Amino acid sequence: MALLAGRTVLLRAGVRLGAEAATRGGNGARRFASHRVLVEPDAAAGIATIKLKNPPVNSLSLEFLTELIICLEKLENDKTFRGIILTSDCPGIFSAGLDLREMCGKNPAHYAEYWRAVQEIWLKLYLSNMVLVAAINGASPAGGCLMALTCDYRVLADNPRYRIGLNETLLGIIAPFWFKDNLVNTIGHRAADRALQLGLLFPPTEALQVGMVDQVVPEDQIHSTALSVMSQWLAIPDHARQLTKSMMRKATADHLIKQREADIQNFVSFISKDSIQKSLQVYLEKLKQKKH
Ligand SMILES: CCCCCC/C=C/CC(=O)SCCNC(=O)CCNC(=O)[C@H](O)C(C)(C)COP(=O)(O)OP(=O)(O)OC[C@H]1O[C@@H](n2cnc3c(N)ncnc32)[C@H](O)[C@@H]1OP(=O)(O)O
Repeated sequence: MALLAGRTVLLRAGVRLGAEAATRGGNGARRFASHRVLVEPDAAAGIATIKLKNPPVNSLSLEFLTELIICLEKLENDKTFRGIILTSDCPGIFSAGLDLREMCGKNPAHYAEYWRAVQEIWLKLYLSNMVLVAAINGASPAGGCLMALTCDYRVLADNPRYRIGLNETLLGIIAPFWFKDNLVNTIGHRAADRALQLGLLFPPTEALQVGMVDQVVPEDQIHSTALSVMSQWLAIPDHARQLTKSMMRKATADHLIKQREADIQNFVSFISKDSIQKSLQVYLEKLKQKKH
């Protein structure tokens, strides 16, 4: 995948991205943004804040995932940055998870391309050399929760509507083994067993209790808390922290890396089943009707 600043790029995945905008931030640092991924760099501190902006609910469409992957690659390769704060620009929503429309009524080639992008974003985030702090400022079901789980530290805003969890079973689908592995590594086997089977979405107090998040803070303190956590983590020498992170995460990532193609085939055959398509359509319809 190539990124040509200021031009439209055609990606291997076949997704056309608009021109990248570059402006100067308040501290003189270069601020860059794709359509849906805003990056606010603080070069002096070595921190970039990524704001997800795919309204209304930051659902992870193929295009959105592709923009995010490119953005992470850029930051990972830029020695200026040692830490990322991952947050949302959509009020009240961190991310609604995978875009259900990418998994409904499409062909097997599309499902395969989509799932490869989902795997890729997980691997990029989970194996990042940088410190990743999730500032979860909204609801965070399923794939939204997964993105947060890849981070080194999670701060959740204290609002009972901001529930977080892997609720796949409620949709009649099954969290793949690498979602499960990431959850088990975070909250332990027994809590993950219960949470996954019941598709639990935890409000802040329970999310903290079970260990899904590390801290719950008033909403107006979420960014300052993320910054202060980041400075603690950045005080550790990079090489020592990075090698330790890799030691802790490599086996889990390798589990997927070794069977990426089989995992894609499994997803495509599962999601193509008539019964699964029907469940997803019913779920989407329910979401749409909720307002009326
Ligand atoms: C072996 C293979 C196994 C397969 C594994 C696949 C794993 C999947 C993981 C996933 O991530 S699946 C997605 C799961 N996500 C959810 O269940 C969240 C669903 N959404 C919500 O609960 C709510 O939308 C919200 C996030 C709590 C926000 O609520 P709010 O009231 O603010 O907004 P809504 O009115 O509900 O939604 C606005 C608008 O967005 C559409 N929408 C919501 N979520 C999604 C989504 N995930 N994908 C696509 N579209 C979504 C919703 O339908 C509304 O659309 P309109 O009616 O405005 O057209």
